[in-house]
Amino acid sequence: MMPKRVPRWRKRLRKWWNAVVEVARLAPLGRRTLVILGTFVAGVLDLIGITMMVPLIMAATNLKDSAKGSVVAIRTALEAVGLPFSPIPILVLIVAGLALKAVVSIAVTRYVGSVVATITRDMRIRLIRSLLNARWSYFVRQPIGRLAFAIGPEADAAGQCFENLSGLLALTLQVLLFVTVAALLSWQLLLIAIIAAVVSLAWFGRLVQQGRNSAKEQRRRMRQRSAKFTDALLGIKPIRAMGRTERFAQVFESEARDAADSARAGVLSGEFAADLQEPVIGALLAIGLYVAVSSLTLQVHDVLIMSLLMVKTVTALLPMQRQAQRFIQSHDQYRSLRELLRTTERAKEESYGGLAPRLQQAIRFDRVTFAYGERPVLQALELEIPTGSITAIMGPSGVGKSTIVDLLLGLYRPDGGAVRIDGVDLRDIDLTAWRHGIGYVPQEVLLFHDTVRHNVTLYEEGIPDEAVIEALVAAGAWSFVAELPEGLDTVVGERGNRLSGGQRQRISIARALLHRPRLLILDEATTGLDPETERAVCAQVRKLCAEYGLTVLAVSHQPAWQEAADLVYRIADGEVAQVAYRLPHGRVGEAAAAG
Ligand SMILES: Nc1ncnc2c1ncn2[C@@H]1O[C@H](COP(=O)(O)OP(=O)(O)OP(=O)(O)O)[C@@H](O)[C@H]1O
Repeated sequence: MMPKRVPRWRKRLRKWWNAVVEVARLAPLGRRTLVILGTFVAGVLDLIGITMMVPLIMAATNLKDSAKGSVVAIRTALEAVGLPFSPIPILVLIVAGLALKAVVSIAVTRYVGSVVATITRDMRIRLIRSLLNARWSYFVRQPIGRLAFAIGPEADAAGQCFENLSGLLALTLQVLLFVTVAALLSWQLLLIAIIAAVVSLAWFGRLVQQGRNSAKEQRRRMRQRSAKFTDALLGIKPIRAMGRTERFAQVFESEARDAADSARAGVLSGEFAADLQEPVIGALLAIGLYVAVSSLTLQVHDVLIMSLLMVKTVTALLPMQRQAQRFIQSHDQYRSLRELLRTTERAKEESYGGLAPRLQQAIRFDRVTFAYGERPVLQALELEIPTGSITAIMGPSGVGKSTIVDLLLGLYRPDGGAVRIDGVDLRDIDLTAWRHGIGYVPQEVLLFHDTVRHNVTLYEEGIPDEAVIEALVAAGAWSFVAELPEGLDTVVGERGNRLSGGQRQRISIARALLHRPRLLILDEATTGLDPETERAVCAQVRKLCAEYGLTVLAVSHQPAWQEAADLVYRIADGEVAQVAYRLPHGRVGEAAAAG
């Protein structure tokens, strides 16, 4: 049997409905109900305000044609509470109704505002947490600008889609209430109103869709641009140093022009549709009203109410459509963020075992094989890092030295073989506890735009200044920090740019030493230091090895580390090619790698 084709309008309707349900569910059921209820009450109060206008005119002009419909109901209600059917009590009621409506509307707006803030905050927290817990291989593939865009404007938009939906709901309820009352007065008019709505939807739907598509495209480009721009700003120094700023400016300029063009086109098509809609619907309803008045027997006050309702309905339709457009646009942004969240949460780092890490003997790479996708890097690598000593790893660029470090940090898992800590596979060890015992200094140091203290403590509270200074002394950094105008409280500038490269590295080493790690990993960490400072850092690290059994793994080409190391591995073609070791009497022995 042929599968039944679903008509386009049904597909669209379903899409709309799904978006509405999805966004409504962002708030808990209780909050949702309150928002709907408040909106409904405000709508009813608004309606009462309008219908009271007619009795007001009746009472003020002493019109006798008031024996039917809404007027009778209001007169009876007034008389029931002992008030005369005269302008003053009616005016008081109108003002009271308006005031009550304002109170309810303000309460709903405030409530929606707090729901929006909560949604945005929760999305942000979820995204940040999931990014921090994501697999390293996933994280390094994400452009920083894209993530910044998601945590910033996209999270805001995600919250706004709830706000837009509530606005849309308020307007829709208002229109529905007006139409219902109009229908009670004359079903013929309701029929005309429905025809007007269908015609308008069909007529303007295409233009609105065009506007939406262009807005979608704009946002997609904005995400890309934001990612590109952030990356360019992060790497601006060589661009400026080599005089390539003009070329860069041109690229961004042409993108900015494209963006402006598509934004203009989007606004034009959307606004054109929206602006035309008001007179068209107005004309249709006016014809309907004319027919109702001329060919049906309607009371004067009913005609008055219907005219008022018509004006209110027509003026509500335009904001309703704008709100709907805003809702769909912010929903698109929400979807993009949700997609990122979903993939990031799916890319959660695999949980390791729960064994407490112990490092008393050695770390062993036991026939470790590793590839990035199809690209093999390590092949049955065998190496041992004894505790309480300095091990250096050397080798040509791209041979896999940083990969060895990443495997040791548990950022990647070996494809074959195992990394063993005192004989226990790292996969069976509690990874967070293992990392807590590591001091890590990367090749590229990026400091935070904050004080020296916070850069060393990484915002951990309750660390005494003495401990921070001790770590700075050990890293050979105290000499220059003490000279800074505000010492530990000196702000180091954006990414630490108020310090020299070597000074940044020393702060980064102090950060790694602060918690007295059991394993210190230095990945080309001292290349920016002058030979004298580097030797001083090596000597300090040696002292720490001797004093409290610190284990050190240094990836370095620097002679200072080769001299300081107890064991030097030279890596080539994914395996250990040569081992050099310090003999007890200080001389160096060498051996070709086994196997
Ligand atoms: N995330 C990654 N995805 C794909 N390939 C990668 C990734 N990281 C590194 N590589 C590749 O793996 C190989 C080893 O990289 P690695 O950074 O470990 O080398 P290295 O010896 O530390 O180099 P260098 O001395 O230049 O820092 C390189 O050829 C590199 O191109």
